[in-house]
Amino acid sequence: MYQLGILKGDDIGLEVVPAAVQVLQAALQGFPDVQVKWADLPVGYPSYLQNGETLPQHTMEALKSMDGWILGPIGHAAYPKNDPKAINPHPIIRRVFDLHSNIRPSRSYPSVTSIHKNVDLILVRENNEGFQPDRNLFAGSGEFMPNPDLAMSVRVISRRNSEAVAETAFRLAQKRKKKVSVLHKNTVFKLGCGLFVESCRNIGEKFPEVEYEEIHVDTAAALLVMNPQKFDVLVTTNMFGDILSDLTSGLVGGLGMAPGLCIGPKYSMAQATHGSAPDIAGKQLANPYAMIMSGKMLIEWLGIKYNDSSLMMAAQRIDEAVSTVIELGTVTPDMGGKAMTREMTEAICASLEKN
Ligand SMILES: NC(=O)C1=CN([C@@H]2O[C@H](COP(=O)(O)OP(=O)(O)OC[C@H]3O[C@@H](n4cnc5c(N)ncnc54)[C@H](O)[C@@H]3O)[C@@H](O)[C@H]2O)C=CC1
Ligand SMILES: CC(C)CC(=O)C(=O)O
Repeated sequence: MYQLGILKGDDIGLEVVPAAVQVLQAALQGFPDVQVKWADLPVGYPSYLQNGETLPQHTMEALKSMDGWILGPIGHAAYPKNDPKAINPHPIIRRVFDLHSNIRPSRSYPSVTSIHKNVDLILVRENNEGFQPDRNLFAGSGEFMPNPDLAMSVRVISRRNSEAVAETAFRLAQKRKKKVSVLHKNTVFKLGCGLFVESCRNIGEKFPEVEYEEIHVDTAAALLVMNPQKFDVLVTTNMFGDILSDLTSGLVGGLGMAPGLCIGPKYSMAQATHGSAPDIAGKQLANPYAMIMSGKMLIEWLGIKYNDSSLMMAAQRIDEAVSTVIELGTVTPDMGGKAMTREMTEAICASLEKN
C-alpha cells in the first residue's frame, strides 16, 4: 500500500493538481495489485483562510508517513506580508524532507509549437542551498541588511548536497544519452562554484561510461538557446537552475510543458516548474501537462525505488496517453489548441482507459 499526499497549492494548482490525480488514478486502475491511499492535505492560501496558516503542522506531520506527494504551485507573492503564519511553504517542505535534487525535464513534441524540435534534456537543480540557504544556518533567510543602504544575500554550497545532486544527474544520464554537463561560474565564485565543480568531478569518477563536461553557466545559456539538442543531463546550483529551467521550458513550448520531481534519500515530491499563474487561474486555461507529467515522474520514481514493475508500467502508460492526446491536438491554448484543462485531462484518461 502506497501513501500519497495531495497538496493543491494556489491559483491554477486547484485545477492542475486534481487533473494530475485523476490521470494517475486512471492509469493505476489497470494495475489492481497497486494499492494507493490518497490524503488531501491543506497548504497555501486556501489553508491560510481555513486554518490561519499556509503550512499547518498537521500537514507536515502527515507528510512524514507518506511515500511521496504532489505539491501544486504556490502563489506566495500575493500572501499577506509580515504575517509569520503566511510563509512560503515549499522551500520549507523541500528542506525538512531533504529533497536535495530537483529533476526538470524538457522534451519537445512534433505537433507542439516550439522554438526547437528534437529536444530531450533534463536539468537537475540543487534544491535547498545556493541563494536560498537553510534558515537554521542563518537567522532569517540568508539575507540581511547591515545598514539601510546595503543588502547582502548569502550563497551556501555544501559538499554533501553538491555530491548528492551530481549523483542524481549521473544516475539519470546512465540510463539516457550518457552525458552530464556541469554548469558553473567558478572563475568568479572560486569557492562556492569551485566546491560544486570539485564535487561533480569526484562523483563523475564513479561513472566512467558517462561523458563529462564543465561549461560556464553564461555560455551554457547561449548554447541552450542555439543548440539544445547537444545536451543530455545538466546539473547546477539552485539559482542558476531556477533560471535555466524556465529557459529550457521556453525551448519546448513554455512553462506549461515543464514538469519536475524533487527527490531526496527518503521522500519524493512531484512539483511542476511553473508558478501559480494567477493571470489564468479559475478559467480552465492552465495546461495540465506539467503537473500530470510530474505525477508520472513520481510514480515512476517510486516504481524504481521499490522495484515495482506495475508502477513503472503505469508511468509508461501515462507517457503514451499524453503523447497520443498531444498528437490528436486536444490541448490547451498555450500548446496551440482550444481544449480546456478539464477536456485535455479527460482525453488523457479516455486514452488510458481505451488501451
Ligand atoms: N514552484 C512554485 O510554486 C512557484 C511559484 N511561483 C509563484 O507563482 C506566482 C506567479 O508567478 P509568475 O512569475 O507569474 O510565474 P508563473 O509560472 O505562475 O506564470 C508565468 C506565465 O506562465 C503562464 N503559465 C504558468 N503555468 C502555466 C500553465 N500550466 N499553463 C499555461 N500557462 C502557464 C502564466 O499564465 C504566466 O503568463 C507568484 O506568487 C510566484 O512567486 C513562481 C515560480 C515557482
Ligand atoms: C520561491 C522559490 C522556492 C521558487 C522556486 O525556486 C521554484 O520552484 O522554482
